[in-house]
Amino acid sequence: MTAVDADATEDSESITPSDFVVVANRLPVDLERLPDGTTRWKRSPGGLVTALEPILRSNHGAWVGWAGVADVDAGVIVEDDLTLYSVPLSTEEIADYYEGFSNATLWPLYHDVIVRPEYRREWWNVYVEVNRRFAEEAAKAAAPNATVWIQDYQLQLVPKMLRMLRPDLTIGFFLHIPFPPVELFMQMPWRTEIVEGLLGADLIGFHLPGGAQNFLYLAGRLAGHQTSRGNIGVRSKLGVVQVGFRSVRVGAFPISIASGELDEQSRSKSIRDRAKAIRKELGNPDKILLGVDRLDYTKGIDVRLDALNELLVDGRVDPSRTVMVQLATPSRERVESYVHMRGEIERMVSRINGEYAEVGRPVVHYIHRPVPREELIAFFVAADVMLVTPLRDGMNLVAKEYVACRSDLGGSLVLSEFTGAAAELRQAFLCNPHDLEDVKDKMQAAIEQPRETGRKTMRALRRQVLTHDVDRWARAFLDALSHTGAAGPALITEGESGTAG
Ligand SMILES: O=P(O)(O)OC[C@H]1O[C@H](O[C@H]2O[C@H](CO)[C@@H](O)[C@H](O)[C@H]2O)[C@H](O)[C@@H](O)[C@@H]1O
Ligand SMILES: Nc1ccn([C@@H]2O[C@H](COP(=O)(O)OP(=O)(O)O)[C@@H](O)[C@H]2O)c(=O)n1
Repeated sequence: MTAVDADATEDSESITPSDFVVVANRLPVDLERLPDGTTRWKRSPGGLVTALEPILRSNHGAWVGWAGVADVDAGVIVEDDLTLYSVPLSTEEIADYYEGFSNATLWPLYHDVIVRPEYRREWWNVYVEVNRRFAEEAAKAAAPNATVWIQDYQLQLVPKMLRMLRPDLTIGFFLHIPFPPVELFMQMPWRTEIVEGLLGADLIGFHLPGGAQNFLYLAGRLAGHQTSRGNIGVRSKLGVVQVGFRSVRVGAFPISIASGELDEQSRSKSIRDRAKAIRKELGNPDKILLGVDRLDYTKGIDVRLDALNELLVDGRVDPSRTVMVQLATPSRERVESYVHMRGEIERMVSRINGEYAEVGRPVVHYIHRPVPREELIAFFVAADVMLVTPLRDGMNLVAKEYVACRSDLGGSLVLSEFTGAAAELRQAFLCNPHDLEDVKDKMQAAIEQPRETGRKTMRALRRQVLTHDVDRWARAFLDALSHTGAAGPALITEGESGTAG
């Protein structure tokens, strides 16, 4: 393990522990190794970081996570409003815990087995070991009686491990990806250990009531605990699992974005100008279709490319007046299924361009690199049709971001029914990504939507997104958490002034 710039990091023993700690696989920033051997920090990919970073900063909390590179100990980094505790991972641990058990076992299993999950004992053993390390680091970061909020599928054993180390803590857990149907979860060789790991928390949150309900059933069936009956609601009607003398609550808390902030940013002159420039750079087509995703097989990038290809073949879309832009952030590039999918997508892009592009005028523009935030917002403002077509997605923040950026009431959203976002954004062009004809019909309808109907629809979508922001999500979860077991401190969420405690 190499240590990072000693001046920037501190020894964990000398740091005051925090009343509010988030534990997630990734820190909100990734350490990047440059070709000359030096390192610099950059924003981490994914919606989890987008959602949580502002809340934690406004609470002056601590964040425990991995710095995103192998064999580097970044130590503890104290910033003005946030303390970062890095959990170093070796190359072998990244292969077995992150690429292996997290992203080649749990990720496909929890996303409806789109790709076949691999069950390997050596991956599981390292997952247990790394979860223990995260629990130990969280135990160091947390002040007496602190609230600790553990995030996501990579860390499902941490709640139980942390409770054993620190019974004084109030522990919450939130799963950012779907919790699978019971029959699929039952494939997991270590299913009981996972359910018991999660039950170390006081409150377990899911995006949707269905996932919460699946978990509640399994807590009874696999761990033999008494569970409540009745349907779980959205931010209401929590389920309860009786674990000895402890009551563990289970609920649905759909995540969101900092919609007010994004709305404001998207109205700025610089973004508007950039959006116009993007349209011009694309040749001022009649319609710009946009996809924005991590390059992940769950996102259905192939689905929308297939649909576009057939619409062009059928003559239902005019290639001289339509352009598609696909922004794809590189993701999990050493996992076999991701390597394979990237090849497939790049083949599809070339095929469409080979058939329908003119010199200097591609039909599909494909960018396989992270795009700066401001540029991304300008793309949202510029796009006429946003294509969100996952085969399965826990929430999909991109759909909400697009809506938040359309204060002009322009644009339309094609949204897969298999995203968490579809439960809230009912007025979008909802489609079944497994039904290509349906995707084509919805894409064409979105392209041809009359202006007035589009404005009405966008107004309704915006009402939902602007009134249900990430603050409301965090507040709902943390309020429910503070009413479980040992009450934690009052926590503030983004937008509220004052300090935590
Ligand atoms: O850390 P990576 O392996 O690079 O992956 C990035 C993140 O992807 C996943 O995001 C999920 O969380 C979003 C916010 O709740 C949600 O909208 C989306 O549907 C999920 O896929 C993953 O869950 C995170 O842990 C990763 O950091
Ligand atoms: N090229 C891209 C793609 C996504 N993103 C951001 O990454 C986040 C993706 O969140 P998400 O909930 O839709 O999906 P996951 O990647 O978390 O599965 C959003 O905040 C996007 O704006 C980005 O910054 N650049």
